[in-house]
Amino acid sequence: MRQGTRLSYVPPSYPPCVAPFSELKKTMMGDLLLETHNRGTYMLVRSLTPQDRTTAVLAIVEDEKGDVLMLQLHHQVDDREPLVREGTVMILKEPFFRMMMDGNYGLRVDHVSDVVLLPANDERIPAAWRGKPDHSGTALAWKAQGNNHFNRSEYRSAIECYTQSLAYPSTLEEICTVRLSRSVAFLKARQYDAALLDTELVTTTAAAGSNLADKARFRKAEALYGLERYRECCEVLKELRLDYPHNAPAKALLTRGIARLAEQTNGEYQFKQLHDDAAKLRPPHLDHATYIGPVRVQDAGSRGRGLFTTKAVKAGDLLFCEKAFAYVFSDADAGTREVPLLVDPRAGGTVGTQSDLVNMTIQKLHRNPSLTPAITNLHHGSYQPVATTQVDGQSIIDSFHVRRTVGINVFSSSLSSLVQLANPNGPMGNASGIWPLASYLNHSCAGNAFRAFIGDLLIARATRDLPAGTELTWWYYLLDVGGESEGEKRSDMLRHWGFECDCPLCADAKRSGERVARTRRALVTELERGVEELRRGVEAGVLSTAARDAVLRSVESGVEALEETYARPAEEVPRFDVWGARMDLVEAVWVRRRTMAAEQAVRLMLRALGALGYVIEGGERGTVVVRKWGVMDGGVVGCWMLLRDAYRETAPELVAPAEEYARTAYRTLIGEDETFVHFRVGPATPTASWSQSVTSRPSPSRLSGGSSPPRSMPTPSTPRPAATSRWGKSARMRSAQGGTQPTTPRKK
Ligand SMILES: C[S@@+](CC[C@H](N)C(=O)[O-])C[C@H]1O[C@@H](n2cnc3c(N)ncnc32)[C@H](O)[C@@H]1O
Repeated sequence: MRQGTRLSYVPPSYPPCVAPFSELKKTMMGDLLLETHNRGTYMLVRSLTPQDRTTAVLAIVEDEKGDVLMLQLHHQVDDREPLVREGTVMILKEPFFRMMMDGNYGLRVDHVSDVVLLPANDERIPAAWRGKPDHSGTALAWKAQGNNHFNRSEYRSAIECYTQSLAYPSTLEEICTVRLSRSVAFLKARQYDAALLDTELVTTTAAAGSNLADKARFRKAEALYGLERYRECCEVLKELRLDYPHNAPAKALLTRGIARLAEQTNGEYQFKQLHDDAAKLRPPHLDHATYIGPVRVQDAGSRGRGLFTTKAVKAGDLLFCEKAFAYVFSDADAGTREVPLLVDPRAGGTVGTQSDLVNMTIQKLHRNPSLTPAITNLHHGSYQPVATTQVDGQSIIDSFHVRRTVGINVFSSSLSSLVQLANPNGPMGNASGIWPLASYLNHSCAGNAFRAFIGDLLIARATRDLPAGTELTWWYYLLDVGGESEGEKRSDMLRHWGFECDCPLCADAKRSGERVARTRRALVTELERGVEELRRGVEAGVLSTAARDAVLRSVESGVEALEETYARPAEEVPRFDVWGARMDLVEAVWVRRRTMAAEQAVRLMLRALGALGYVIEGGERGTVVVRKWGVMDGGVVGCWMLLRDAYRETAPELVAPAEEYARTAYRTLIGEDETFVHFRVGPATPTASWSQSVTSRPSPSRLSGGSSPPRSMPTPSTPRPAATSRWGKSARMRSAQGGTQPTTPRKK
């Protein structure tokens, strides 16, 4: 295992406690049954140590009889304030007593609602554990303590003290003051639901027009912003601004709110600004809204639910832009950082960002119960979550449900699709995130939609013209189309999501069988050798024209032979290997050294696009019109740019349309075209670098954490270019472009 890995095991799933506290019976460590969730009981424990942090929060705790055990609290995030301090008293509901990895016995809590941290004056704390009786308990004293904690950024403790303060008799003005302070602490702790509630109570109870009511209106706007309810946020602020036209914070927040609203309603984004922010911010959690364009979730028959167009769209059109519900980023060059490795002996495991993502998702739901349906409505295979959503006023989050949901719906990504384009071999970081709307797209190896990323923003565009009512699909995982692992491996990976892909590519692979696959593999190997020979000869300038033409002819006939292995037209079954071989040829003899006539290069490229299913009218002179877009591949942008360059020599009237097609493909692959003007292609920019970078094909074995998992554990792949510098290879090597990643070999 690599140095700095934090290892932990996932136990078999078990439901959270849903019994009200009043129905639980107190138990002691000595009465616990081993490897058992001691149902119907609770235990009071006190921490003897400050917390330690591994994949869980660890502390040594005692019970009222003085027995001692190690406690592991899972699914917590690293807040500035420790969760457990020496002396913290907790209730553990239905305690799970088990043997830990180190062979010692311990207590394990997987559901955040199964542990209740008790405030110091909670009457359930036994007298022996209480400090000296505090006779100074007044609303004001608790408020002052709350303020002290707040000033030290200890928001959980501040909230607790303000809550205590509210339990004492006080004036209406004092109550409003404390509620307002508590709302700010809630905002800091990202508990927007609770912040909203407090601010609403103040705005309705404080004297209208009072300073408190006005401050509460501003905090309310902040809470609404945090909940991404931008319209309401702007309404509150507009009213506030009528009374306080010169209030700078209200003005600044309104400006941001209006920008978010424009994004949310019209899909108007400042993409360049987002790129700039992504370059600076770590993690790249950007300030932007979700835009839902002409799409809706509806029944997709045997595929469950799917996402469908609500009106006709054109290739490159924006379908939706989504802000991640939860997003974890780790810098690729932060090699010394401890990597969490979570091992689930039954289902495979996850490394790195994905296990942090599960924790982050759980914590966000725990802190904002109103957001729960966004996650719990997502596909979670055959997992049966508990039906109870609240007990004793506290929301119930089933961690295993969230883990399963994240496992099925997570996407991996890099800092941005543009960063990959610009620097395909540089460090780009690993990220994984949950984008709930994007999770409704089903898989197809020849999809009609494409996703790009800028930090935590996912941008989905159509890859071809689509009528209203079309189901949108993209690939989750695509392995070596036409290559060694075709068919078998691909369906193996997809089986993790619990289905067999029946897209045209998979259907064709099944239909044509292993013999044809073998023939294709042999032809591709032969072609690679031929193109390599040509490339070397051309580079070294040692090939005579006759020798070059001879190799060219033999490569060409190899490509023809490859074409002949396909029974269905390319429009129906795209031929990535043919596309790759033809573009390899263009690169070898035309891009680097112009040793081929531009007319011939044009013809080769048009045929290469044809192999991806493009139907192009004209293309040599006069007109070039894409009648039908083929499947999207990273090299398509470059191909159109090379066509543009070739047209400068052969058909100047086609330069502009070719560039426009390049722009459309760029927009689809990178998510925006504001940066298209900086895109360069040609001998100075090796074709392979951008062709691969745009497609961002990772090697399936690369993991976000950098460790090698057992073979049976598909985990988030880092979208990196394939190790090859060849078009053909790169075309075939396209796999999970930040694909939806499973954590278990059997998803359903
Ligand atoms: C990320 S979810 C997609 C949305 C899902 N269909 C739903 O109802 O929420 C992935 C799951 O959708 C189903 N699915 C996706 N693509 C499919 C396909 N091509 N054929 C059959 N089922 C598919 C599988 O059950 C898979 O585990």
